[in-house]
Amino acid sequence: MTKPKLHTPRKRFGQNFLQDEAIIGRIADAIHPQEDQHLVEIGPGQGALTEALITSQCRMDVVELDRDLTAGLLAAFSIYPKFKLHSADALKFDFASLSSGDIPLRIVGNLPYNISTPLIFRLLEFAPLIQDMHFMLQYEVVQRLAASPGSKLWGRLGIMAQYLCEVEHLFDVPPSAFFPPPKVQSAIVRLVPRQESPWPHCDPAQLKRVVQAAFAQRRKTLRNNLKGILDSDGIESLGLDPGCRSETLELIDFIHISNAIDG
Ligand SMILES: C[S@@+](CC[C@H](N)C(=O)[O-])C[C@H]1O[C@@H](n2cnc3c(N)ncnc32)[C@H](O)[C@@H]1O
Repeated sequence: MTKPKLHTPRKRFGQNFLQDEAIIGRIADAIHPQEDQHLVEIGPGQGALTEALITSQCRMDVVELDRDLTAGLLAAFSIYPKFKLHSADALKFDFASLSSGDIPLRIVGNLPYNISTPLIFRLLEFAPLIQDMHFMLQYEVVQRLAASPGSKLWGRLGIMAQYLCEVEHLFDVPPSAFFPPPKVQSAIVRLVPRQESPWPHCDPAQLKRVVQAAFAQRRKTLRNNLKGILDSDGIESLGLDPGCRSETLELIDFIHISNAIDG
């Protein structure tokens, strides 16, 4: 295991640094970077994951918010000609600016847990430019991403992620793999944007609005949550029960609702 270095981890930046070499190796194996690929790491921190990936000689852009980590990252990785550090907030970062035409982006990161959900929603906006994404996340967020209809965890995040990507829960990571250890269990997830969608066409922005409304109050019926968007007759015409709860609906049902509103 690598020893924690001198930087004092900052809670407000969600800094839990990976220190378990075996876990770092498993993540790198799952990503398996190649020299002709373009990786983008969010939150490189002290470079634990960066180091395991960049030795493949891939192009590697890293986006780090904490400027106190800049000097250490540059000292460690400037020797790699295809390494570039962006001192920026990943929530506002224009990932399209990194895209160079035919080489899709491979996004990776042990994400700061306090912003992981908005960050994933933001990255989903860039899905057409992305080959795949591998993230370390709070275990529950991975469960949400991979959730199935009928589950309490089925909602906005899982529906939008599964509409745009194939989602695979790879493996779990205990708190002891980090310094300092987080209070929660973690897991690694792989998201692969769909080249050919198995779903009927729909506008993702409209789908997102529908799902947001449908889950606004979980205990309410679909009819109540969709008030002002689609009335009971409209819901019934899609073969759905207006008295049901949104968590019982399949992804395809939300697509039909979205398209009914479009029409
Ligand atoms: C959980 S740590 C992971 C650090 C390192 N990758 C590791 O595995 O040891 C999260 C990292 O994201 C950085 N970070 C936090 N908020 C960020 C943001 N909005 N944009 C970019 N980086 C951010 C933190 O400073 C920290 O380095």
